[in-house]
Amino acid sequence: MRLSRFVEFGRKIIGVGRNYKHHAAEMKSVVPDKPLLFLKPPTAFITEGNPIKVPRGCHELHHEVELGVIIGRKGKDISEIGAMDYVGGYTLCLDMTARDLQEEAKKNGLPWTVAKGFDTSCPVGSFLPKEQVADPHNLPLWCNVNGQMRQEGSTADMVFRIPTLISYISSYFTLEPGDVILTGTPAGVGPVQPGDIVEAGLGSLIRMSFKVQVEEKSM
Ligand SMILES: O=C([O-])CC(=O)C(=O)O
Ligand SMILES: [Mg+2]
Repeated sequence: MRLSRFVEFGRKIIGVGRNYKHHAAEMKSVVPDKPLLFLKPPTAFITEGNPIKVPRGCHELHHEVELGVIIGRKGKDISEIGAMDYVGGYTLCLDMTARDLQEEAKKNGLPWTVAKGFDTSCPVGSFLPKEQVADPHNLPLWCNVNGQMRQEGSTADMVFRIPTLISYISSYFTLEPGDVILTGTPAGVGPVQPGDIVEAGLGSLIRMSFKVQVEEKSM
């Protein structure tokens, strides 16, 4: 199956939170004892050429650069041993997060749905077939804003690695071709403003850039 236009499948986006210990620490959180999951709707996806829009009521929008794992086969209750067979490929993602709305939700014990899932909250890069990625657990990740480096990390530092994530996630959600798992962000997250340019990279494999804009009311 060709997944090169995976965005158009309109599948699930499953986010994993606090999967890098330095990011968990900068959020004054601890690494959870099992993967912390959230969902974004498919309307969160944008590709290069489209702007990131600051959602209404958000005054602190953060970038989070992450490796995206793209599912290539349908599966449920997948074992860790066989999990990599379900990977179709990889991409680079920005898990854009309305940090102020998330903090408010956390304080009140409420879900992160709006903070994580608003329109344009998941900018993605090109599709990399898995054959082009020798070791997904050894990829440099970086993100800069207006040319200033903000995040530099490596997928080597993930707490829960890809097979564990696929196995755990598929025990609750049937995984389908075109679903994307956001594997968590390394440290260095921070705010962006309208007019900023957010640039991110996955080693030498993907480089992408997005402009930040205010959300305008559609008719
Ligand atoms: O919002 C957060 O801090 C959780 C998250 O997505 C991550 O760790 O990548
Ligand atoms: Mg994240």
